[in-house]
Amino acid sequence: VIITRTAEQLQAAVLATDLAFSQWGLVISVPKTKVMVIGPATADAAELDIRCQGQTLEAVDNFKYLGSMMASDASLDAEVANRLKQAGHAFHSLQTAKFWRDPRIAVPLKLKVYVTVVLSILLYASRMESLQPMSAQALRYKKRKAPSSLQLNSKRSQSELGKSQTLDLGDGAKVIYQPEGFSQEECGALFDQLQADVKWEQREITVMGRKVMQPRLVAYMAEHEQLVMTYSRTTLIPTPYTPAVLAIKAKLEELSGESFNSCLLNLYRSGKDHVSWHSDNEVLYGPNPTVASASFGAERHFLMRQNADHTKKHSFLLGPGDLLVMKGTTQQHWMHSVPKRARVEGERISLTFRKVVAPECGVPLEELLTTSKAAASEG
Ligand SMILES: O=C(O)CCC(=O)C(=O)O
Ligand SMILES: [Fe+2]
Repeated sequence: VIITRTAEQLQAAVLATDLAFSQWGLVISVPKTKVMVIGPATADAAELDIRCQGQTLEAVDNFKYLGSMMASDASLDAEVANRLKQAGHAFHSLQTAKFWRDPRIAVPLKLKVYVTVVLSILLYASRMESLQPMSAQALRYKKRKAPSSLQLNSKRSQSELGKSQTLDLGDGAKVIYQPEGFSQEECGALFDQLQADVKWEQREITVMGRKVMQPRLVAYMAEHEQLVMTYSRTTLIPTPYTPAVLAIKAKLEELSGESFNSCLLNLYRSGKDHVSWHSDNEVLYGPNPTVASASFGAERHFLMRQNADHTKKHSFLLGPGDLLVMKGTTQQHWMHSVPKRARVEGERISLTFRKVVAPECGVPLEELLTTSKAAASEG
């Protein structure tokens, strides 16, 4: 590519290049060589008469260079549209081959293939800051349909991902915190899958005798449907784990060294959504339950305070891929919350994994189904 500021400079450079090439026995292919004016044009490309080997070079508005579309108005719209199309083809060809749905293929492998095959096409050599707002918008829109995102411009390799640290809160209460347990690519893909595949609901709960709508959306998944969970007089019947949730569960089991059989998911639609001070000390988890969480999407503060002394506090700013495990006596001695943040506009999704050890302490599923059937026939 020869880039110059004026037509005269371009003509001179073309001639010089042609001359230098010919000394090596190389010939510039005139039909394959194009001229393009880029940026706020003071000259019309069609009026330019740039010559090479006695012939006028063709002037164009778009040019595909190393697979990337260059446009004469310097916008990336054509390139973004082209990328979306190609990444879409890649995604759908695997869909047609039933790759995404094949239960024999492990989820982490599917994610790797997704990152390698689909994202690499979408994001090849892309940098967020070089995009016009409209193009960035188009890519973000795509992100909702097939998992992808421009935040996915991986800044760190797997080996550079956050190291975990353990915080001793005293009295047998411990917190493990691992920033960026998932890479940015993985976070983008997981966030999209969680947004799309999970049946998010806003539930009515009873707080101090008053019925209120929960200030966030929730969903509940578990190993089997008997693991019903009841809290604040709302009952959640579990649905099966989705692939994304299973992948996150595996990561948190590795970090905590424990196994979980259920997951409560939260979707904070904006900074207005929150969770008030509470501890996850339901009887069905038994004494000293471990609660392990993963965060995706917008950054939010996760606060902890000691029951006996509210001035004893900890604060974690949880961003995409951050993992946090509360263990030991934490639920006995500490409360936690995700407070409102007026300025946060983005959505955040958190998954909190737990182990139900005493399902009999929850409401048995049969009872629940008969009550709801009875209620339905009465109404
Ligand atoms: O969103 C979070 O990180 C915390 C949610 C939480 O405390 C809960 O679901 O019990
Ligand atoms: Fe909690």
